[in-house]
Amino acid sequence: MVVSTPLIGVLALQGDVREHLIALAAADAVARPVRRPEELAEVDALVIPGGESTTMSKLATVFGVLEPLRERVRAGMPVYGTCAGLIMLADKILDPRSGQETIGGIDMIVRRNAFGRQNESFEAAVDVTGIDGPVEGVFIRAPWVESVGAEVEVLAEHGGHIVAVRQGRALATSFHPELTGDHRVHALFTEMVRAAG
Ligand SMILES: NC(=O)CC[C@H](N)C(=O)O
Repeated sequence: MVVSTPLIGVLALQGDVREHLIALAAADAVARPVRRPEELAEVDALVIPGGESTTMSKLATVFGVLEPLRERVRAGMPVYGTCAGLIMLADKILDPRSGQETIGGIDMIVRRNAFGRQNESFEAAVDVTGIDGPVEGVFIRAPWVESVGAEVEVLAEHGGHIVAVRQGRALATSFHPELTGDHRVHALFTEMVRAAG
């Protein structure tokens, strides 16, 4: 059997793109930034970084990549969103800014900035289904998942709130594994991408 190395894009409109590129390379994927529809068409999977979901939503519209993103996710492209990226993958935001759009793909309702503002950022050990031993979760103005639909698997909770989920080929975390040097969540995603073939 030939095991090919998946090509994983990182949505590079805004946010901590570089850290994800490094984490993916460490998790044995080939990774590159994606901004335009032509670039999206070339990748097997996509990571949506942390940053600011309202800005990301605006830029996705400006770059003409929002609809193509929705189509690829609907068609089953593996996708992983961290923090603002989790918000972008939510079918519904509880407290959106006016005009804020998401890509959708995960049947969940999210609450932005749920864990508090920037100065209330924190780190916590989080047990994630499918990963041996706790992951150091970095939470920066992090959202939590308020509720999920029947198709969504909850992978982690913190303080009684859902912070990691998976629905089919879509994975999302409230926290930022790309900032810790621990690449196990990226390895989990890379495995999902390989399994999707
Ligand atoms: N670190 C982050 O990605 C913060 C997310 C930000 N609070 C938002 O609403 O998009």
